[in-house]
Amino acid sequence: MPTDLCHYRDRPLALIGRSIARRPVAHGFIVVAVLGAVFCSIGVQYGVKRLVDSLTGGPAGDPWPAYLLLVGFIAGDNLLWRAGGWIASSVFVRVTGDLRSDLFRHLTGHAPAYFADRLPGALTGRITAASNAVYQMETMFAWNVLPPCVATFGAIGFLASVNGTMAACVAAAAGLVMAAMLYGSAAGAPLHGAFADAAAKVDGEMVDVVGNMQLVRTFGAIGREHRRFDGAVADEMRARSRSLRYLETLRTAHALTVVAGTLALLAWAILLWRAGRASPGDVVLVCTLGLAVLSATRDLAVALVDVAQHFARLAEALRLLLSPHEMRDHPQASALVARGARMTFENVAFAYPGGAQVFEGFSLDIAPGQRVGLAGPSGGGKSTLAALAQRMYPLRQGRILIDGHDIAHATEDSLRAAIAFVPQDTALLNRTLMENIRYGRPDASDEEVWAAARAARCGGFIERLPAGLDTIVGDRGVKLSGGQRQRIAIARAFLKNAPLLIFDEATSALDGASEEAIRGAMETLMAGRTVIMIAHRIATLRAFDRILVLQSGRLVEDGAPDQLMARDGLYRRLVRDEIDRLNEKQSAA
Ligand SMILES: Nc1ncnc2c1ncn2[C@@H]1O[C@H](COP(=O)(O)OP(=O)(O)OP(=O)(O)O)[C@@H](O)[C@H]1O
Repeated sequence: MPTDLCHYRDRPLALIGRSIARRPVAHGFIVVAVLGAVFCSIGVQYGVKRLVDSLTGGPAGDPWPAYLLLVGFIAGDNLLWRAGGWIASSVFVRVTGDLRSDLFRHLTGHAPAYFADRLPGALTGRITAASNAVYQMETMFAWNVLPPCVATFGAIGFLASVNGTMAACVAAAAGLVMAAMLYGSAAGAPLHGAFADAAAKVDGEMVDVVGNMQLVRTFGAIGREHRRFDGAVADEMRARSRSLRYLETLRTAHALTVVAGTLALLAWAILLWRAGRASPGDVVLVCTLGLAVLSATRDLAVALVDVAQHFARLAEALRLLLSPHEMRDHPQASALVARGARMTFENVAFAYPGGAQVFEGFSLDIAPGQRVGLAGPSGGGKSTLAALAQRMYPLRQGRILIDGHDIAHATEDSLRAAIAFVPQDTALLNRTLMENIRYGRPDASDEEVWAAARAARCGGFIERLPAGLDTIVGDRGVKLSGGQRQRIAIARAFLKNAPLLIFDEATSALDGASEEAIRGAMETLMAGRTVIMIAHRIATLRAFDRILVLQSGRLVEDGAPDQLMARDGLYRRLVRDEIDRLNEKQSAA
């Protein structure tokens, strides 16, 4: 069974088949129970005919065999449905759970570029929609599609015992009605698909706004957001109404066909009875079975139409979620064993997907244990360089090596283990502080977590929190200050103990006192490791071994801070600008 879900991107039915194949016995039981139950419920009509015939056959007729047959069918009809229901209540739920987990695993394997282009809410909403759609389709198939199909064949079989021609006519009519309904359901797929798209868009908009409530409020944009949302909801309502009106048209056409068919069948049975070619029981059977067949095609039509809608939702979700991973491990990938962590960029060319070229023929060598600061104007490529060093995006050309190992040929896990990254905007999960710090090394003991927290100067504020390390930090860490969040990120890096450290201006949110407090901790953390630090405040880089000044993706200066200060270059201008800004601030204060 392929583990790569991409195979199923345009094959929703195959994906459902895969889920069924994982639990064949339980699914088999459900089908058998449903088939048995439907057979019994048709059999009930036949039992009634036998009873009517034995009761109208005169006092000599023995009604008890017919009675027993009828009771047997009634018991089977009721109990087999429930047996199927019990099994389904666990197996269908598991199928849904498996699918959710599989889709989540696939989603989290995508590279950052994938997430940059899509709304998080729309993605998570699609996982829920896809697993619900599969659940609904399994349920509908078991209770609403399979039964009417079997009922139709069973009823036609019983009808054949009364009149072969009549059975053939009913079979032909039922076949035609079903074919027409199937065709109609398939033809409506684009309408249902449009509704699925519009519904997913509404989900995405909701999550985007709720996740950015502070921004929305700060800019007094609540009214604007309401109007934008109303627009998305109006689109969804229009698409849904179109889809439902189409379904109603199909159902109405079906209802008219059923009325005409029933009238004709009944009249035919009465004529046969008057001609002495059918018993009263036969007329009853024709009435009940004919109606059963025609209403079975109605149930089937309704179910098929619903299934078509769920199918459209599933297909739409799979198309979005199951695109191939952009950054999968190379087939010959091997574990990277970083020792001193020398980092080398060889003739690197890179552009963001759909974006302009950021690097072209870029080369750089960072010696093991060297502390390198990245400086330069905004948009120069500092964050991009840090992202490429972590293999967040594929290169257009060239190689990036750690200790001589091309990172494109390193296993993802070994690469992540070699690098500790402290981002500018510290991401925290809505879990406890303990869990957030331990993210750096899941097997760390409580004592090690505490040691890392103290080393990053987090001890003081954590001890003042009512629940200490067990405090839940809130969505993205909203319950902590920016500086506290950054110190947690540094604690994480302490715990990870990787040979290569990448900081994206980790101290930008710290006030002077906090920065001083943490400087010593960072010194300890950096000792003996290769460090790349993106710094917008150049003062942070004073004690670094080497400064790289990036401008428009080019390395315009490279050297020790003192050397660069001695030159009349961009670095010196940036330092002077910073000093001027600080002086202006101080005189304004
Ligand atoms: N996800 C992205 N998709 C497309 N283009 C991007 C993306 N991220 C950055 N860029 C572009 O790449 C170029 C380099 O950006 P980068 O963020 O690396 O600069 P930077 O030097 O870190 O800037 P800053 O100092 O403002 O953080 C910029 O032109 C930017 O617009």
